Amino acid sequence: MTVLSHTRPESAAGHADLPWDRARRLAAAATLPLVAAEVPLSSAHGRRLAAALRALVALPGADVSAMDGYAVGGPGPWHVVGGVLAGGSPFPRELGPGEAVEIATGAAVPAGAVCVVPYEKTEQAGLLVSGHCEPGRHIRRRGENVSEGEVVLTSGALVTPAVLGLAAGLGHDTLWVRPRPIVSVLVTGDEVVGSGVPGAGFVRDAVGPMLSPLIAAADGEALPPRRLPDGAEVLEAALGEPGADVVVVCGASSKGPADHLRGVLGRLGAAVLVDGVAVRPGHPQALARLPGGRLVVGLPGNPFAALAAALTLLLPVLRALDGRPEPEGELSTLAGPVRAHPRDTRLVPVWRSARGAIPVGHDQPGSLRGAAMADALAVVPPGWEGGPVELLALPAR
Ligand SMILES: Nc1nc2c(c(=O)[nH]1)N[C@H]1C(S)=C(S)[C@@H](COP(=O)(O)OP(=O)(O)OC[C@H]3O[C@@H](n4cnc5c(N)ncnc54)[C@H](O)[C@@H]3O)O[C@H]1N2
Ligand code: MOO
Repeated sequence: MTVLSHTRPESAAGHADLPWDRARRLAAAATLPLVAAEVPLSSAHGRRLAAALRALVALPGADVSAMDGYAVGGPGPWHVVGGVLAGGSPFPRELGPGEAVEIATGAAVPAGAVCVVPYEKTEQAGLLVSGHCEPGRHIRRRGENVSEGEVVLTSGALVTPAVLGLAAGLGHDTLWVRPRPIVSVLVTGDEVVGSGVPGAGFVRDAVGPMLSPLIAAADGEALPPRRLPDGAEVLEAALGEPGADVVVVCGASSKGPADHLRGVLGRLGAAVLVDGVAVRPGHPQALARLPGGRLVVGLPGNPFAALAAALTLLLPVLRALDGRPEPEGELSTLAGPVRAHPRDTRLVPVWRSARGAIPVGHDQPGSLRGAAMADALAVVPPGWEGGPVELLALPAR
């Protein structure tokens, strides 16, 4: 619900909106990572490692053949004196000069073998084999890919399908990972409807459908958005409900005496970390910590302002809960006219191209039209007069 206020940028409480970058840094530092859990490999996909991944075995675990053929001792021709298969018994003694052992890919190469000659590079006459042996050729040495105890991935790495395969190959059955932060989304406003074409005086909820995938793209798990009517009591009750690490409240974000979100946060004894940001759009955003530790992110009701605020406060909070550092800022020139604001940072929808970031327009706070055409928001600092700007990627899915 909008609260009429003529006090921007200085609020009724007498404080100025925070500079945008400071607000983002406060959000990134607002919480410790969630407590890690040890889960089976099958449950770890898509999570972040909470501890370095170490090799429990060397890879390969022994000197093994890289080809099907003959492991040979010294220069040829060689007498075939046995055979070894992957998973079978190793050859029981050292291979002497002039001796060969028929060998399968992956089988342990006998001691004394100088190289492996693939079948197709040999000539065979009964048990006599000849061919050219290049010392060391086609033998994968123990630990040549990974040595035992080596750290192959550091804490914070995303567990991809390849990481699961690597972890299994290195002998792991479980991994220590961070749980997905659970995010509850409360969409407030008597005028907001959840489906269909809105009647006169109503608007269709544009924020709930946007936030769930945005949160998923940031490794969070969004509970189904809940629509709440305007009113302090219902908001207070919803904020007090357990089950989420972060509660996002959309709407009711403006400052002032009739502001439900701030009033409710005060009654709940929350510590307010961010109370208004010098950014356009999205200035009435807020971040607070409830006494139990749960974080509350307040997003403005205007949908593009809500998206800009989510990128400013919500995504850094989700990264912090996941134990991930803030990403390196991507810089780009702007390939189109953009006017800076004298005091506020502007977040401008752009499309990244070889020429630079092209402003796509349609960037009014109440409309997602520009953001839907864009793949990033350009961060245009107050008083900017040209030069590269930071880009905040808009998750594609
Ligand atoms: N006197 C002042 N008035 C306003 C100021 C100000 O500084 N002084 N700031 C403006 C800005 S900027 C914003 S943003 C809004 C924020 O207000 P609220 O967070 O309380 O949001 P509402 O008033 O409920 O809604 C604003 C606007 O967005 C529409 N809306 C709300 N929720 C949704 C939704 N889920 N999906 C689509 N559209 C939504 C709502 O109908 C309003 O049109 O305050 C300004 N006013
Ligand atoms: O947050 Mo408002 O413009 O900045 O929509």
